[in-house]
Amino acid sequence: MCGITALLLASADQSAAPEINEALSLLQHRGQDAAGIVTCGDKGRFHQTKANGMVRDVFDVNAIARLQGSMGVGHVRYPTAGSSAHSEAQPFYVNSPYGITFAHNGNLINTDELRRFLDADAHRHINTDSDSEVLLNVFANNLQKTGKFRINEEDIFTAIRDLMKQCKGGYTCCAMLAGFGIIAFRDPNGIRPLGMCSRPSSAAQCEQLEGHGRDYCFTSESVVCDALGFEDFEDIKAGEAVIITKHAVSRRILTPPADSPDAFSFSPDIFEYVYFARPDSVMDGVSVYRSRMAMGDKLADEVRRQLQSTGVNVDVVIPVPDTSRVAALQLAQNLGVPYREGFIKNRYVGRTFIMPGQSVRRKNVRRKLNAMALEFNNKNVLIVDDSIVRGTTSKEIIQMARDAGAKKVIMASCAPPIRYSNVYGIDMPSRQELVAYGRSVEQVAEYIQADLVIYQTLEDLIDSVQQFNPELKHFDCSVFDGQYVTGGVDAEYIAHLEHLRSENAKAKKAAGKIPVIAESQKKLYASRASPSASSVANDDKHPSDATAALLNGHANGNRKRRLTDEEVEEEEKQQNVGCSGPMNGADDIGLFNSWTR
Ligand SMILES: O=P(O)(O)OC[C@H]1O[C@H](OP(=O)(O)OP(=O)(O)O)[C@H](O)[C@@H]1O
Ligand SMILES: NC(=O)CC[C@H](N)C(=O)O
Repeated sequence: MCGITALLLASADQSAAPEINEALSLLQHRGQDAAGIVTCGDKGRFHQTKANGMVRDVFDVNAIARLQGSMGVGHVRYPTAGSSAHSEAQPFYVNSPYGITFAHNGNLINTDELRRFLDADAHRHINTDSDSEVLLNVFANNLQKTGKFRINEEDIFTAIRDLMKQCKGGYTCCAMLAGFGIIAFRDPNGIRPLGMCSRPSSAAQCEQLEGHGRDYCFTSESVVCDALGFEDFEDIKAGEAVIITKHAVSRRILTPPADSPDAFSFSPDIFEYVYFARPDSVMDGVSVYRSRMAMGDKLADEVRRQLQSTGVNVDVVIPVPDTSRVAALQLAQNLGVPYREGFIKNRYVGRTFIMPGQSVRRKNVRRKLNAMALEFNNKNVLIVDDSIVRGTTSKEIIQMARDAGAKKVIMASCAPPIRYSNVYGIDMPSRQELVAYGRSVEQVAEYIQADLVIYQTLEDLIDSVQQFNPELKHFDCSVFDGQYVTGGVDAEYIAHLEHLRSENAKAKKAAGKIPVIAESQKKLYASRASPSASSVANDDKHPSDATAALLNGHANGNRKRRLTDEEVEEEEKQQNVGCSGPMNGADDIGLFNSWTR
């Protein structure tokens, strides 16, 4: 689940990059793999910085200063297609028919078909395995069809309408057209979230501003609006596109009307409320915090029922920080059982679920959480989590609870069993990875070594969200019920995804254990690392200390392990010439992610 944002400031004298950087750090929980910003400065020139790593690692004061211009696009990435390679960090760029940069949250399900079309019919070169690069090129190709030297809003709406007919899956996108403005659109089912907000320009008192005189922001979550002093947050509707220039705001729903037989059902992903979104965000009219409280209330009823029928009593309710806290507190209050923060979280370790690779995720659960023996010893504990996906977290923490002296460990999940692949922007393409796939609830309990596992029902989960906005008639609940709102996801497609996943895993394994750096590559990296090689035209970030340490043979165990686990960097050295367009040719070397340091 990536985070996307775009900003257009009314005053050409103000710089967008500092606030885009701030917005990305507010969206960091949506993607920890890579971050990027592209701004548009004088003469319509783009400036970019993007690399693997957390926002704080990718952007420093100098990088932000180099990102000139009063509008820009930003992205934090959690990969679902392609690899974790830094060449797939976003925003992407194409230089034809116009300068376009593009940030995407979601996942396409007909990427192969689109890729063939772009190659054979549109003659556009796609340089990575990212579905987002494909999406950008479909957009660019549709704009090219106008054949115009300069386009207008109508042309852009037409291009996006066509794109919505061609592209299937979950997608919200922010784009920027050089010298023109920013654009956002949301897929016809509204699976992924996106909103917009505005504020009067702070430059309005001292300058005579042309146009509307307001600053505009697109963002995956409303928390950005609150924190950056914007107002009037509004969700972009399913199938809607919004174009903002210095002079005008134009909006258009591009899909067939609700009463037409071809209408799409508006089906936001319910997993945003369960796990992905920040609790202080409001999505499609529903406070994520309130929905999680309701999940706790509903789960309390289910827990009470199951405890009664099994004759087990619990002494304490303990959340798995962070996401489950809100629901767990509510659940404890409902049951009249003490709530204790038995697991303390290391605040410097990121979200484990969105880390790439199972071994990294497993190690980081232990790094992230520590059990306080006092709260577990000699007690029947009810541990509450927002979801049990691969079972990585539950298995580790149940063992920790037992090591800390718990008598009985009962695990409760605010979400129902996850038994189906996600194809719309969460990295769970393969059912075999899911602990509840092919297992009964009792077998899950046995696998994660719990005395009892209690799941929320799907009906209760839906009700927890829907009660706050009855206009939300449908949700994408595919990971729970295997119903895919876009159609086009059948057994054959899932088998194809699973095959790809296992081929990727094999390829990674075969890529070797020790990272080998050719002499020519060492020279290349060394020259890029030297301050004199600083490429201002490209505005790319330069290799980190971690890179230098690796080159000098000083890489610590973790860094080596990261390289071995992911094998991304080796792939980079073999093949990377960046993504579409010339801007990426000398891109940064994203050799590390911050949680491995
Ligand atoms: O069954 P699993 O595959 O382990 O996935 C589920 C776990 O992953 C998430 O934690 P995460 O550390 O990502 O985020 P959080 O700190 O925001 O709760 C989630 O909150 C669950 O604890
Ligand atoms: N989680 C996402 O939104 C991922 C976006 C895109 N599919 C990628 O892999 O980069």
